[in-house]
Amino acid sequence: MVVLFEGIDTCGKSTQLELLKQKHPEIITTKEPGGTAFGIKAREILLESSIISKRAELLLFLADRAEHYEEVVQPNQDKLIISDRGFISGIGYALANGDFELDDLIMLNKFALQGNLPDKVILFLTDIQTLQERLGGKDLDGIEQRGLEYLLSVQEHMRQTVLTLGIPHLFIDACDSIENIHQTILTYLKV
Ligand SMILES: Nc1ncnc2c1ncn2[C@@H]1O[C@H](COP(=O)(O)OP(=O)(O)OP(=O)(O)O)[C@@H](O)[C@H]1O
Ligand SMILES: Cc1cn([C@H]2C[C@H](O)[C@@H](COP(=O)(O)O)O2)c(=O)[nH]c1=O
Repeated sequence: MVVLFEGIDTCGKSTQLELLKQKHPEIITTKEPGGTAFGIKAREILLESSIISKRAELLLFLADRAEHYEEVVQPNQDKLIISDRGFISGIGYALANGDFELDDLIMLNKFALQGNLPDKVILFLTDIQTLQERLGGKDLDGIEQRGLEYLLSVQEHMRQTVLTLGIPHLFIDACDSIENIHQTILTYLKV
């Protein structure tokens, strides 16, 4: 089973993935971008904000997704795989960047994933105050520097995309405590 942890920057995905991995080391945990050797290089380019063309940015995220699918997801289909981000981020951030149609983005992402969408999505939803506080506590990369309004619009596109595609999902209140969220995820995943 493939599960995506999704949500905008600082909503708590990595914290929860780490907690889950501690309790269940048998789970295959991975991330996009950065779950493969190619992805580590792509991530550096994507986050340093040197790409001017939003199409080039989209295509590099898609290349990373295709490589990640073949290298990490496909060989582990029989296990529980949880990825810190995936194609819901791919669509949410691209829609917030403008100039793209949802149908085109779905088609491109299905192409990258060889038609195999994840089984479940856990989407963390935050609010402006929490986002501001948590972003304030870190050095911002090129994408985070696009600002609060941009990130909240990504979040809404992600929410709408999950609903439009009808993927089994859990919406998480990212402002809840770390422990409460952990318990909610354990219950949802039945692990
Ligand atoms: N439920 C929570 N309550 C309070 N603080 C939290 C909670 N979850 C995470 N944090 C803190 O918020 C910050 C961001 O968390 P984390 O790195 O897990 O987010 P993320 O979604 O993986 O971020 P990014 O996508 O930017 O890598 C960290 O300092 C973390 O300790
Ligand atoms: C997969 C994917 C990611 N992004 C953005 C989202 C974040 O700002 C960064 C990744 O950094 P993180 O520390 O792993 O959260 O990349 C995107 O714009 N498009 C995508 O497809």
